[in-house]
Amino acid sequence: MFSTLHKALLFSHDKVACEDYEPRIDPVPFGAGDDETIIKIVRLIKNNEPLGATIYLNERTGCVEIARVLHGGAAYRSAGLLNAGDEIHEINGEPVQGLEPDKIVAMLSEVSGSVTLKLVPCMRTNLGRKTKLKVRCLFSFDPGTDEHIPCREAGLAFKMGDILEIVNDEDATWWQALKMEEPVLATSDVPPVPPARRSASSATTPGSGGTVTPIPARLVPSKHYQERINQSMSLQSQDSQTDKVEEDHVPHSTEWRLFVLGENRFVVVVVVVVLHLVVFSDFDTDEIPTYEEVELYHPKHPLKIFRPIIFIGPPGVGRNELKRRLKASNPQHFEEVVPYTSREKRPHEEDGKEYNFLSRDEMESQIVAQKFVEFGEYKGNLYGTSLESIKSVIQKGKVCLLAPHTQALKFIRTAELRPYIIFIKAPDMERMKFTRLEQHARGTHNESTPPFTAEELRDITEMSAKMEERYSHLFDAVIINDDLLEAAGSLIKMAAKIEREDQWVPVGWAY
Ligand SMILES: Nc1ncnc2c1ncn2[C@@H]1O[C@H](COP(=O)(O)OP(=O)(O)OP(=O)(O)O)[C@@H](O)[C@H]1O
Repeated sequence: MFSTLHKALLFSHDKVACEDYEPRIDPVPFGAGDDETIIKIVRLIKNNEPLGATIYLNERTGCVEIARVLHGGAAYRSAGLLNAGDEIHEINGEPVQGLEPDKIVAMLSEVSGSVTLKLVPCMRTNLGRKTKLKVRCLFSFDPGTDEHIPCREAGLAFKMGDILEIVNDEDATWWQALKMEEPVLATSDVPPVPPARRSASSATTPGSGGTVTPIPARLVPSKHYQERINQSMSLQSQDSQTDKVEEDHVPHSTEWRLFVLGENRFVVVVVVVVLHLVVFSDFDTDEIPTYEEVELYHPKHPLKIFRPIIFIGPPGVGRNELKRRLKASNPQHFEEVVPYTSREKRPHEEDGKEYNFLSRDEMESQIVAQKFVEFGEYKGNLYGTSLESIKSVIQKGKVCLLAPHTQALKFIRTAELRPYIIFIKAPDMERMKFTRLEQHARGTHNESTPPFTAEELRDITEMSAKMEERYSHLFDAVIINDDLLEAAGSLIKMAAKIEREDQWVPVGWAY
């Protein structure tokens, strides 16, 4: 049986439930003719969240327009109240026709409380192609130093190796993206393993008791645009470069022209939105290679197929030393690839143990048949590593260890092998001398090689820097081989994590 209190409660509930709390949109005014323009009036009330939109001056029409609505931001969540292509005609009753976007940004930031915008809405129906592309950045980008970005404040800074989620790739030159996690390319010895499937499009606000606030997407150069920038950079000596880049930005005015012609009716729509007026102004753009599409790889494979670990670095930096130490940490689990050679077998050697022995003719025909990921000649004999031997180690359920030449990466970095590539980096020259000279370290190609000279060590550090600059987009991790024990310890921990934690891999590599 209901008490009076219960009844009162239910009555109140029903009453509240019957009310309409949506923003009230006035009906089309009586007598609106077919030749009148649609006007939208949007009232914004400041809070602490950025608006998440950019504006620009359409030089053809002389109107300031909303250039972009950033995915996930306040304007985006206003469910269509502000759209890309909307023309801004008045701010708090003041006409803004012909004003520079900077001036409008200043007007908006001076306003306190609320502001009313009179807009001519964009009639475009297909607003913003959305995508969920995950990419690894193969270059670094800093909107603060980029002179062509349409809006610096809306730019997303990233480093080579960062993973981005591209949420809108509609624009030919600027995509909208969210950062997925910390850089994959670690410059320390910590493996850059991503957190398992964290959503990039939302985050828990500190102190908000667990409520989730969407993070607005930000602008990053599109793949196409970045490729053009790279081409321009390589043609820098030729004067045409600047013109090319400028050309890329002309689309702005033409792009929007299609959508502002509008329809011929007059409608006044009054809506109230709670938004903060950090409106970004528009400028225009520049920067290197681009993005690689990635997906999450979960290493727990039932058949125990492990990613091979590939050691890349300048000769003499310690790739083989570290490889040996990793193998020694668990000889049953790690296995080095047995190379092929055309040299004579020595009495103490066993075929298939130190080397696989082949005649020179056999080896040459296998090289021609592209069976080797790398090969070379030393003292008149051929040496090489075959793709089949790498695969046979993987199929045995062992972790294959290999320290090839960098050129071999193009044969090894495939969906079939799924290698985890570690760059063994030289420390600075002072540490290089301290660690190597004391240990009488020497190149291992020949036992009679004398210890490294200071000059050879300098060559190693210089080559290390050059390799890193040239190939770092291919590395999954970096280990600085300073103190040998520490470097080996980091490597062993890293190898364990590779088997345990999810990793970003090029798309098509995951099972
Ligand atoms: N961190 C280190 N501190 C001191 N000595 C080191 C360190 N790392 C490697 N070495 C020594 O440096 C020498 C060269 O190392 P290693 O043979 O592993 O180089 P590599 O990169 O494999 O080059 P290569 O292919 O020419 O052999 C060896 O004597 C090795 O013991």
